[in-house]
Amino acid sequence: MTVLDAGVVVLDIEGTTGSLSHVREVLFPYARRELAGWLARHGDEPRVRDLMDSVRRELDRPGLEPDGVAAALAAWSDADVKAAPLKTVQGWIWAEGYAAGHLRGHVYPEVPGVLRAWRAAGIGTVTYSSGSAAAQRDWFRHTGYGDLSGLVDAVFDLDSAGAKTDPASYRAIARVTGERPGRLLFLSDVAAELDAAVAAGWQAVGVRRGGDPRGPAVPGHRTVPSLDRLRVRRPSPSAPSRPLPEVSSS
Ligand SMILES: CSCCC(=O)C(=O)COP(=O)(O)O
Ligand SMILES: [Mg+2]
Repeated sequence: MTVLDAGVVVLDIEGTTGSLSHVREVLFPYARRELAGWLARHGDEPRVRDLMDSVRRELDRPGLEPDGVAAALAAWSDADVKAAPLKTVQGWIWAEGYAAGHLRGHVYPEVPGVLRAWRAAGIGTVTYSSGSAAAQRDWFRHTGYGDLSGLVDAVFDLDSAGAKTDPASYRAIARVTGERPGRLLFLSDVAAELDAAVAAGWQAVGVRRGGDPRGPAVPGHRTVPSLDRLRVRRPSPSAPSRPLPEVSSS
């Protein structure tokens, strides 16, 4: 059992609270299949027109026709590019899939109990995923264990925090939570994300589920196989934070 003191736990989603294969083999292909038809049906909505403009800006191609925008989103999806406009439209498409009963958010069996235990102990629970904030809320709203979204205190995504491999994103999240960096704990299955959190002065622990083809440990990080192998204790308000490494505050 790994024991840590933290006021807020920040959770990655894919590979940490839920299965990598569910995201890659169910959610991504669902959005990819629906993408062209969905854009054609919803293309006149202001939110979709704004999204198309954000794709044009990202590509620096202001005159790109709607078909070209749809092709760019499809190409990002095929290459699993973590581009915010793709993540936003995937979330909109999944929302319809959840509402129609075609999709369900996958969480591992220990997750509901662990989230409840953290809530009871006064530990904040936040998610930070490349998936859009709306997609993250829907994921927890529609699990096989019922609606768990009420156990998540805040949600961060690429729009609100930035890229998950950039230490500045973790500094931005720390500022919003008001928690000192040393009292924040990030859990993820990806070493580069954990590295970025550590560079921002956070505590970080890897999560690698049994049978993961990448192996049982996240390179360079202490790793647990499930969230219930971690005991998180809330530090007293006066307890000193772990000393911060020398990082720029910009
Ligand atoms: C329900 S969130 C969908 C996950 C997603 O779109 C993704 O790209 C995975 O990102 P994560 O940061 O959760 O590993
Ligand atoms: Mg992940």
